[in-house]
This record gives sequence, structure tokens and C-alpha cells, in this order.
Amino acid sequence: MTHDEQKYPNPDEFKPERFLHEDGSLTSDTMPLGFGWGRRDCVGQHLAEAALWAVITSFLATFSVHKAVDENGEEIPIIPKFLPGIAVLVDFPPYHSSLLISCCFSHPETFPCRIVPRFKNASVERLTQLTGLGPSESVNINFEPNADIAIEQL
Ligand code: HEM
Repeated sequence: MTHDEQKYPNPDEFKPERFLHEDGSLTSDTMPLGFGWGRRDCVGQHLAEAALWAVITSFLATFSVHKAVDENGEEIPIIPKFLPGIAVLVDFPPYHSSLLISCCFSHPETFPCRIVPRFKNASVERLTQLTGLGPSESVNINFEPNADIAIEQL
């Protein structure tokens, strides 16, 4: 269902822009299938979506992600490869019983990348605060969108 070519052309391609209008605003397609449907659908859906939104947007506001570079400074191309994995969903009586076992190419193979802070002169502690994952404290650092500092150099 999530690979319906009518709705999602080239469904195996990673294209987050599928879910954006031309002006960059989000479409109403929230792809809710992963949470089930009907009277036993996931009660944690809204919490899970809000938490993921907060984590991912905080991360992307703080860091940019780039291809890794080799010893000659050339970008290493990413060839997406996926590995099979098993997802099991079991539902118990008396409500209804079902067993779904899904085996598909669901896990991306690891690949090298470069995670670059968007802020100049920021320590790991300050960047952690900015993601909202560390202790909060007022921070005052220069915003520099193109700062090219690899995180391992901090
Ligand atoms: C990305 C995160 C999550 C995914 C993909 C997910 C997915 C699912 C799915 C597929 C079901 C079964 C729906 C069905 O039987 O049709 C389910 C049920 C459930 N989920 Fe989640 N879930 C997530 C996060 C959470 C969280 C954060 C909570 C709790 C805070 C939660 C609590 C539950 C509960 C209690 C049920 C059983 C509902 C029932 O049987 O009436 N889930 N979830």
C-alpha cells in the first residue's frame, strides 16, 4: 500500500518532497498506514509523530548532513542499498486475532556521511542544548548556515 505507483511514482526512491507542495508546505498525506487503522489502531500515533517531528526538525535545524569525502576531498557517492528484515505484528483474542509477518528490504545499509553543525564556534554541549536533548540554558551563538566544520573536529 505504501508502494502504490499510482500514488507514489518510483516508490523505492527516497523522495521526501513527495509530501510537499510546490511552495514547500506539507501536503495532507501523513502516511498513517504504519499505525494501523480501525478500532485497534495505535493509541500512541500522535505522541510518536510529535516526538519524531521534534527530534528530526531540531536535528536538522542544528546540523546539516552531507556526503562523506575521501582522502582527496572528493565526495563519496551514496548508492542506496536495503537489507531484508522481519516485522511481526501479533494481535490477540478476544478482540480479534491476526498474525502479520512482513519480510522486505526494509533496513538501509550503513554508509559514511558528514554531519556538520550549522553554528560557528559551538561546542558539543551547546549543540546538544540546541537540539533540545540536553539540559536547557540560554545560548548565544552566531548562526552561520554554511559553516563547514565537521563534527569530529569539535
Ligand atoms: C513510530 C512509532 C509507532 C508505530 C509505528 C506504532 C505502530 C502501531 C501499530 C501498527 C499498532 C497496531 C494497530 C492495529 O492493530 O491495527 C499499534 C498499536 C498500539 N500502539 Fe503503537 N506505534 C508507535 C508508537 C506508539 C507509542 C509511542 C505508544 C504509546 C505511547 C503506542 C501505543 C500503542 C498501543 C497501546 C497499541 C494497541 C492499541 C489497541 O490494541 O487498541 N504506540 N502501534
